Amino acid sequence: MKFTACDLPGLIVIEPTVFGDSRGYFFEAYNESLFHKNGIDYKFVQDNQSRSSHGVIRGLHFQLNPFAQVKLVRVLEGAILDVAVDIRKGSPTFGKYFSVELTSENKKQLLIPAGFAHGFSVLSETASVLYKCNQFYNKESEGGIRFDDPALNIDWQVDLKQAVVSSKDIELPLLKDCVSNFEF
Ligand SMILES: Cc1cn([C@H]2C[C@H](O)[C@@H](COP(=O)(O)OP(=O)(O)O[C@H]3O[C@@H](C)C(=O)[C@@H](O)[C@H]3O)O2)c(=O)[nH]c1=O
Repeated sequence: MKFTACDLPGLIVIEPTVFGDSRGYFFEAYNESLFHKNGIDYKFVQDNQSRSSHGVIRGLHFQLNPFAQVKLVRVLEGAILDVAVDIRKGSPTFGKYFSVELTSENKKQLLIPAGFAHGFSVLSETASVLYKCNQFYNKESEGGIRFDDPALNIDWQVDLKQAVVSSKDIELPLLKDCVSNFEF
């Protein structure tokens, strides 16, 4: 298993060791001991799964304290562009984003600490996404930022004119209009 730190401190890309044979393949997606050795020592308490079709954009989402969440994201079927935006007030990389293609083929995972807004776009015909969270869902603590906030300038790698976005996400504020509430 390979753990790679990203340009935005706290984000880690994880690539498993895959054992292929005539039956197919096997890999460990999560190994508490190996994750702990690499500084990822959270207790994951909730697994979420969603399925979406091409051009869907979910995000950008986060939960505030005391329900701020660490997320460990991977793809079971298809391909997504996974995006994490640094919204830690005072961070030298505040407002910057990192994106990585997570696919069922490359089996990469992205570890996203609290203090990041998370979203993804679906690059394949459909995609099933699974993510572990270290804190429970709490509706009152939910926050979000517009996926097409010009200040973030995220390249979602899908046609934004045809993007499928939830009615909740289309109403989200710009980063500059919600930053004062942030507590992680
Ligand atoms: C996130 C979540 C939603 N729900 C419910 C609320 C709602 O009725 C329904 C769909 O919720 P949403 O529209 O918020 O689902 P979605 O837009 O897929 O939200 C998710 O987006 C990605 C990018 C994330 O990072 C996640 O943390 C989460 O915010 O599921 C739960 O019951 N538990 C949960 O943990």
